[in-house]
Formats: sequence, structure tokens, C-alpha cells
Amino acid sequence: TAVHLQSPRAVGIYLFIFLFYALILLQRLQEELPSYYKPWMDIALRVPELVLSHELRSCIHKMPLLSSQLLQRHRELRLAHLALSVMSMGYVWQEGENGTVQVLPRNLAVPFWEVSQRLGLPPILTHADAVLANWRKRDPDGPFDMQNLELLLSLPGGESTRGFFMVTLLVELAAVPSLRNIPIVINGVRSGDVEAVAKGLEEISESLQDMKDTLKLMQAHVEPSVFYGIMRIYLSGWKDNPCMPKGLVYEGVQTEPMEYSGGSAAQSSLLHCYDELLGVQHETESGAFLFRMRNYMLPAHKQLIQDISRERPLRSFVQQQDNERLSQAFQLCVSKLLALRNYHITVVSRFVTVPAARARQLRDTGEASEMVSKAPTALEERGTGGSGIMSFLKTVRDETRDEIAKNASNIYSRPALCMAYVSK
Ligand code: HEM
Repeated sequence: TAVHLQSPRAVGIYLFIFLFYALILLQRLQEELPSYYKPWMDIALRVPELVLSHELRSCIHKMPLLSSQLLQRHRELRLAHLALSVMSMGYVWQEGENGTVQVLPRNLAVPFWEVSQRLGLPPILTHADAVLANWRKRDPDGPFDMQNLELLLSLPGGESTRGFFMVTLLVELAAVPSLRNIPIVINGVRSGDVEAVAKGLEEISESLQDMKDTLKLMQAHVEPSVFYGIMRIYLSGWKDNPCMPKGLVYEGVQTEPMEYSGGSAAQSSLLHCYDELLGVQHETESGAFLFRMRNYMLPAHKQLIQDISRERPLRSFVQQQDNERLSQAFQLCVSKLLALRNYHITVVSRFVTVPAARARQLRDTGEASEMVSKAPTALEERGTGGSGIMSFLKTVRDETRDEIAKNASNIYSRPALCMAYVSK
């Protein structure tokens, strides 16, 4: 690519994006650990069935305490983190919201802590585990699509669990072309190259559209009652969770309990990058939640977001240039981000709000036959990351819309044109 790199930070951004791209598109992930770790993998591969037969906790109690020192390469550490996190989620939630534990046993907690420290990830299942490090192609030369992708490790929920993680991975893949355009936009702003910035933004808009279209696959591959009634609890954490008000003791690590949020795509670096690039600002509460989610990302992903945030604000460049193509490209980009967030809200409504209402109705009438009625009540109002779902998501969505309004009021005198963008 013909990007001119003008500072160490731009080099950092470029390198990260290249590595991310290469990791996703060119390399296969680690699928096996050294044979010393067989006791972990034997259990991790069977988590769904061991949870359902209520045997996972006793299997983990019998597991030997293994040293993490034999794990050397980054990819081995990532697979180990995935395996230890899947076992931990199964261990904690095996008996549902009323049968939680207060202690994660030493033979799981100690290596989980060590591997987490080496990776810079928290000792809980994250988006970087369940989605980014949890796939392989059935046919290595075949395409990246639902038919040819499978999970390395799973949690209860069968095909819906596979669908949920795989569709989320495909949304990440749809974003890859936009990542390549971020340094193009940044360098264009630095060198005052209006055409390059406009083109970069147009291509990012296309990716945002592709991400939204890919998110639509969720409907075909995930059954809402399975997501709500079975899967959600295994993604939940021990922070802001009424079932585990004190958190969890990692035995052999620290005597005091620790609190960690559950897995959520709010931990994906993508929308954080777009927000920083486009200058979308989030208010105190929603902003604090999103900011906290950055601690659940790989350090390189978090660094990229920080690097983008330190660049000259794009909006001021757009306003200063007063160029129609550039202004339109910027508005288009923010409106596509808004459309993605709007569509995401309808997905959340389908997979959480509607089944939650059904579960309440069934509880009130004393029926317990449907799957949704088995869902944990403590999570009714909360996302797996622990947020108060709808108010949080709508605030974040409205803040994206504000960015369009701010820019439009500076550029366009004709309100009709502004509204055309907002309603796209
Ligand atoms: C069945 C599918 C999904 C459901 C039910 C769902 C649910 C949620 C919930 C409840 C939140 C609030 C934060 C929390 O407490 O976890 C959230 C946040 C978020 N989700 Fe999803 N999600 C789904 C799929 C996805 C996918 C595929 C993506 C794309 C990678 C995504 C991206 C995000 C982002 C970026 C946030 C943070 C809020 C924002 O920046 O707008 N979600 N999601």
C-alpha cells in the first residue's frame, strides 16, 4: 500500500493494522497445545457436555496443577487463555444463577492468572478469546464463511453458540478493509490530502455497510430462546452481577475476591476505533463503561485506539477544508456507523428484550416449560458485559447521531440535506 508513514505513531498504527490483517486473513490460529497440556484440552473440548451432565466441576477438581512456562508463542498463550476461560465460565455457571461458587480452584486459577498476565488480558472469557481466537477453517483453502468455519472450543448452546461466535467473527472480517483505510485517512489529514481522506472515508463507509449486512446473519444462525435461555449466562461475568455480588476468589492468586465483566462485543476494538477517528464522544456513564471495556482487549488493540485518539480531530479538518466531497464522505461515514448501531439495537431487542418479556410472562403465570423461563433473572436488565442494556445502547447511538448534527450544522445551511443523512 502506498501509505507514507510520517511519525513513529503512524508506523505503530500501520504495523498494528498489518499484523491484525495478517492474523485474521493469512494465518491459521493455534489449534493444539503441547502434549503436556492434554489434561486442560481434554476437559476444555468437552465443556458443553460436562456442564450439562453436571460433571465439569468435579473434573476440574481432579485436574493437575500445570506450569504455564511451557507456553511460549503468542498463539499458544491465546489458545491456553481460551481453554482456561471456557473452563472457568463452565465451572462458575454450571449450576445456574443460584448455584454459583465463590472460589475458582487453584489448578485452574493459578495458570489462568499467569497466562492472562503474559497476554495483558483479564482472567475471564473475552471477545478476544471467544471470537478472535476461536475459529478454524474446515478446508484450509476454502472461504471464510459460515459453512467452512468452525469453533475450536464451545460453551452450551449447540449450533446457536457456533452461530453467535462465527457471525461476530464475520462482522470483524467485514471490517478489515476499513482498518487498512484508517492510516490512509490519518496520513491524508496530516499532509492535507483532501482526496485521500475522502476516499478513505468512503471505503470505511462501505465496510460499515458490510458489517451491518453481516450482522443480519445472526437471525439465521442463532435461536433467540437458546441465546437468552441457555447461552447468555456462560458469557456473564462477576462484576455488576447480582448473582455474584462479591466477585470471585482466584485461589492461590489472591485471598480477596476479584471482579471482572463478562464477554461482550463492546470489547471489540472496531467501534472504539471508528468513534475515535470520527470524534464521536460518549458521556460520563456510557463513556466510562466503554472505556473500561478497553481493559478487556489485547494491549495492541487498546494501543491502536489510543494512538488514533491522539491524532488531530478529523471533524475540524473537514470543517476547515470546506470541500463538498470530503464533507459528504465524513457525514456518510458517521451515518453508516449510526445505522450499524441502530441495527444492533434491533438485534439486542430480538435476542434479549423480547425473550426477557416472554420469560417474565411465563414466570407470572407459573409456567416453566419453555427454554426462556430457565434464563437467569438477575441478567434480565443487564448485558453480559454488565451494562444496563437499552439505556446504555440508546445513549451510545444518540451520541453518534449528535456527531452528524454537529457537523451538519456547521457545513450545511439546508436542513433537508442534513436530515437526508440522519435518516439514511
Ligand atoms: C445476538 C447478538 C448480540 C447481542 C444480543 C448483543 C448484545 C449487546 C449488549 C447487551 C450490549 C451492551 C453491553 C453489554 O453489557 O454487553 C452490547 C454492546 C455492544 N455490542 Fe453487541 N450484541 C450482539 C452482537 C454484536 C455483534 C455481532 C457486534 C459486532 C462486532 C456487536 C457489537 C457491540 C458493540 C460495539 C457494543 C458496545 C456499544 C456500542 O459501541 O454501540 N454486538 N451488545
